[in-house]
Amino acid sequence: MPQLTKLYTMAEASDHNTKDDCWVVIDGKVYDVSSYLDDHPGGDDVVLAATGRDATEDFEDAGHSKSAKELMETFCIGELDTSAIPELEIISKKQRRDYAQKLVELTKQYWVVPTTVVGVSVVVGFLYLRKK
Ligand code: HEM
Repeated sequence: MPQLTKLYTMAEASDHNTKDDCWVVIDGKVYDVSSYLDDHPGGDDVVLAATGRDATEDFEDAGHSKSAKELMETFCIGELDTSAIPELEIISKKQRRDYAQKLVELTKQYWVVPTTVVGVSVVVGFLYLRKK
């Protein structure tokens, strides 16, 4: 039977950032290390500081042994849902377009107002001079 992998977004993983409830994201996988924090040879503070973001670089920089990596797999609870990331990019690109559109509209507005004022002044001035 195929094994279904549970997917978590980075936002979901970020919610688990305390001593009693601690998840880390390493190399696209999500690990619940809550039960291991007290036993971690590097201390609990370094692991807690690595929550809420991709901790792959920190984990690699610590130079973990093969046995540490094997132990790590026993804490794996799922994988990072990367489909949420491009979606965020699409939204931000759309938002950027919206801001550009608003800027164009504002520029148009600010052109229309002074141009109208100047136009009306010219017409009034012209009529006034003709009357004289
Ligand atoms: C599932 C997650 C983790 C497991 C199972 C784990 C396990 C271990 C183990 C067994 C060691 C002893 C040395 C070794 O055998 O390599 C160690 C050391 C260390 N770990 Fe982790 N670790 C994890 C996550 C992290 C994270 C996210 C950091 C973040 C920076 C980190 C930082 C360190 C450091 C700095 C040491 C070195 C301690 C020293 O040499 O004094 N570990 N870890």
